[in-house]
Amino acid sequence: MTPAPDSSDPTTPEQARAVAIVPAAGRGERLGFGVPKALVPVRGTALLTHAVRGLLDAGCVRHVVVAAPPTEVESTAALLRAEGIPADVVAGGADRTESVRLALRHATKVIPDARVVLVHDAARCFTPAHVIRAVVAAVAAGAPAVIPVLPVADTVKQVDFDGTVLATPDRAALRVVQTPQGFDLATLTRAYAEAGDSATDDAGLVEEIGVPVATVPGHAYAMKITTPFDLAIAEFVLSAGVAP
Ligand SMILES: Nc1ccn([C@@H]2O[C@H](COP(=O)(O)OP(=O)(O)OP(=O)(O)O)[C@@H](O)[C@H]2O)c(=O)n1
Ligand SMILES: C[C@](O)(CO)[C@H](O)COP(=O)(O)O
Repeated sequence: MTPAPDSSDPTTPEQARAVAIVPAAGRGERLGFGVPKALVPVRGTALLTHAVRGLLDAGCVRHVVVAAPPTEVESTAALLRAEGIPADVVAGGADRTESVRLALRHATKVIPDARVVLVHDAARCFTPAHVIRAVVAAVAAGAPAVIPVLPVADTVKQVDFDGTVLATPDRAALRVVQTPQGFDLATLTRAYAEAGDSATDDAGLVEEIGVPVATVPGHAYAMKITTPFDLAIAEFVLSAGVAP
């Protein structure tokens, strides 16, 4: 028997589809190509294009806002237009947090009734659709914040500033964190308004305001392309036809 719809839930299916923010304003210094990393191609297509297409193809994203380097807003919009990819492009900021803040401000203006917001690195452009869908589904089901994670394979040491080992944390309790990270829009907006200035991920700001963050399984293909070695792996994954 099909359960009766919960009439106390004001979320329409359209509201439950996510708005995605894609911070893509980084300089890619560790990659070292001399151009913004999001515009670097993998097999002829920019990382950003792969990333936005992946979000839209997952079928649970209704609007995308990209934060581009301030000098590349027009060229980034033109790139996505030429690929037939619908997305708003805004100028990013000095660090990732600031880029997300600016894109979030735009998203709340253009889609004020959105309930779920994703924040996804352009640099994690081969994240499988099932990971994106799992994050959106968990937020739509009521979790205020959800992040994809992987277990840690290596032993991890905490070190002093001079490199001396201080401790060996139990790796069973550690996770590597990926994107997209998903949030109830009201929660992320409050975190950006109330938490400290910066964090290395968006969930970090949500943790600061005392809201619980849930996890779902991530995937190796959601790796962040940071160095030339990572780019070579991404090329291989795509050329071998094993990318999702
Ligand atoms: N001012 C910034 C810095 C980073 N990012 C984005 O945040 C994501 C994760 O950052 P990272 O992989 O570290 O990219 P870069 O900052 O470009 O790398 P680097 O530190 O090597 O310059 C990327 O999609 C990047 O474009 C951003 O939108 N705005
Ligand atoms: C958000 C992130 O990708 C989660 O792992 C990561 O923290 C970004 O860090 P970066 O130093 O800005 O690449």
